[in-house]
Amino acid sequence: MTITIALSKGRIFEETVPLLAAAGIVPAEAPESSRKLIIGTNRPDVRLVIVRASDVPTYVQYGAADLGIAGRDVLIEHGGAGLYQPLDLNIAKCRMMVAVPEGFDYDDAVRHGARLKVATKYPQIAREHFAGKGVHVDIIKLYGSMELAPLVGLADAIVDLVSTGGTLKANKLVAVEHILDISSRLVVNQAALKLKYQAIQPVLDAFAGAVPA
Ligand SMILES: Nc1ncnc2c1ncn2[C@@H]1O[C@H](COP(=O)(O)OP(=O)(O)OP(=O)(O)O)[C@@H](O)[C@H]1O
Ligand SMILES: O=P(O)(O)OC[C@H]1O[C@H](OP(=O)(O)OP(=O)(O)O)[C@H](O)[C@@H]1O
Repeated sequence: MTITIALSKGRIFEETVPLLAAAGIVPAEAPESSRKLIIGTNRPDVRLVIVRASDVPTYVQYGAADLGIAGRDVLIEHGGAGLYQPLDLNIAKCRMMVAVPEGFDYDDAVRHGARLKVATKYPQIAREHFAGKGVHVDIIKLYGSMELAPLVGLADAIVDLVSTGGTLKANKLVAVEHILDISSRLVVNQAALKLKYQAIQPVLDAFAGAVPA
């Protein structure tokens, strides 16, 4: 019985390598240096598929992968249908924040009921956050480089991920609200968990035992 695990390149792959090792799984090659999208492992019954971070839940939802690792941000935007989410892996940690240009009086704009233009890759999270505060917003969907939007007049504010704060600082933006703490979670196809329980459960247990503090 083969287990297929969906991972994205970059930080999630790098931070998942030690978790895989705890389950006795060693990738045959690194996705950064290979153009292959299906990567074998030292275990003939385990393979990795390399997909965009935001596509991981979709592959697992439809059973094209049995397991996957995805950020809480991505999972909220996806909605989580068909996914069992047994474990917070405590990797790829960052914060979902509202940020504005230095000098922009955000509190004043909110207090006076201004209609804010908000650029983000995370419309679901942004919409819910501002609805909860009763702030009227126009959401502008972007796919990256959100920090640019307020600098060129596309938006008043952004909703984006912040880790070190270096990207905000480099673009003269400041964080004004913390929306959510983000980390990555293990997601499992609900049908696969039943049908392949004997193969999948030991991997889940090994991951659970190796979650970083
Ligand atoms: N600066 C960061 N520090 C720590 N974790 C982060 C950071 N930025 C993003 N993440 C987390 O890592 C996950 C993967 O991010 P990554 O940058 O690899 O993909 P992406 O570029 O956001 O996705 P896509 O390729 O679909 O556009 C995100 O969903 C988020 O949970
Ligand atoms: O606070 P910092 O440590 O500067 O990290 C924040 C940056 O990290 C993420 O981008 P990422 O590195 O994933 O780049 P990408 O969205 O272009 O892939 C996020 O979208 C921010 O731009």
